[in-house]
Amino acid sequence: GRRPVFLSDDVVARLLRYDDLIPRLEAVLGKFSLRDSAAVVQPVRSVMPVVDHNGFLGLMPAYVAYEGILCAKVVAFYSREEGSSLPSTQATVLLFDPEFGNVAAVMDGLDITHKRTAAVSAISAKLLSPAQSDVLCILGSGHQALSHYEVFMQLFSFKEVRVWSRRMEMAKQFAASVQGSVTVCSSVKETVDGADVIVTVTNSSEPVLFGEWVKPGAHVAAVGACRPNWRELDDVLMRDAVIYVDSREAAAVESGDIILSGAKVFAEIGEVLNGTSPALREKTTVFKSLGMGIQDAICAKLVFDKWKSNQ
Ligand SMILES: NC(=O)C1=CN([C@@H]2O[C@H](COP(=O)(O)OP(=O)(O)OC[C@H]3O[C@@H](n4cnc5c(N)ncnc54)[C@H](O)[C@@H]3O)[C@@H](O)[C@H]2O)C=CC1
Ligand SMILES: O=C(O)C1=NCCCC1
Repeated sequence: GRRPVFLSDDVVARLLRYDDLIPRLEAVLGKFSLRDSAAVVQPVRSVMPVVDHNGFLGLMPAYVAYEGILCAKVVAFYSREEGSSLPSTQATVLLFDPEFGNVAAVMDGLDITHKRTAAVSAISAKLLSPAQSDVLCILGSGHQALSHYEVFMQLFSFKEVRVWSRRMEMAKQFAASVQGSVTVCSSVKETVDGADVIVTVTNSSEPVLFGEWVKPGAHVAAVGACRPNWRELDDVLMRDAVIYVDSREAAAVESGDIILSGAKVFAEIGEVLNGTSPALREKTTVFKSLGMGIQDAICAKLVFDKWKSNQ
């Protein structure tokens, strides 16, 4: 048997759990930040425009040598009209046998993308949010909003959760779809007023979150705006906050919030995990997330190993 298995999104979703994922993501982010190519190899993804359809196709290879994982995710992401029923992101993950180079498993990559992104934001909040964090805000109400809500509810004890979406009925739908209590707000300013942790998970290419509205000392996990000319955060926030990223190389070529504001990157989250850079949680902090192939690789191996052990 060299024939790859195919694992559909529902199978992946059943097997992938945040409590398994988070310690492994912390480990791989730390290893990545050591820039030890004997342990981890991960180039910045290559992204190709799909001009006719207002989208992009990204190729995200990674070799996590210390875990024996060879993996590549192919991810398509599109700017959709508000209210479009078409998905904005689609992803497929290929898990290879690193010795032979054959594909051992092909997995739907959507649940992996939702969960690992949210888990990494939660790791940033563990490290950088104010010691006493009572109010969580989520800007956007799509797939990432939901996975972020789930993992933040699992890991933290916020007293209040607020959500904003450009179309208020979408925010209401989001609030109705989750178990806990969520306050629906009608403006971003109102949503983030006095908030301790703010998650931005929109498809916007213009700033939605402005520094003048953000409480000093708050932590922002900024997940959207993954193109060099797209923004979610304004210049004031980028200037006033201490900026953390997942990968310095990726931030320098992909993050409009960093490139266009001229903000300086203070540290990678992996450097904080390694203890080589401090977690300045008393300051206003932004974690600019772009997503990394190593994160998908860790998920794919976890899922495949669990799937095999159930056979
Ligand atoms: N950093 C990372 O690792 C990853 C980042 N992403 C990015 O996260 C963002 C959210 O992804 P999903 O939740 O999967 O998308 P989605 O399509 O499920 O939800 C997008 C949300 O953005 C809102 N939105 C769209 N245009 C907007 C605008 N101009 N202003 C304000 N809100 C707007 C929509 O109403 C919706 O609530 C996207 O930008 C995506 O590319 C996605 C995967 C990984
Ligand atoms: O890391 C990912 O996966 C993605 N990042 C930004 C765009 C959508 C997918």
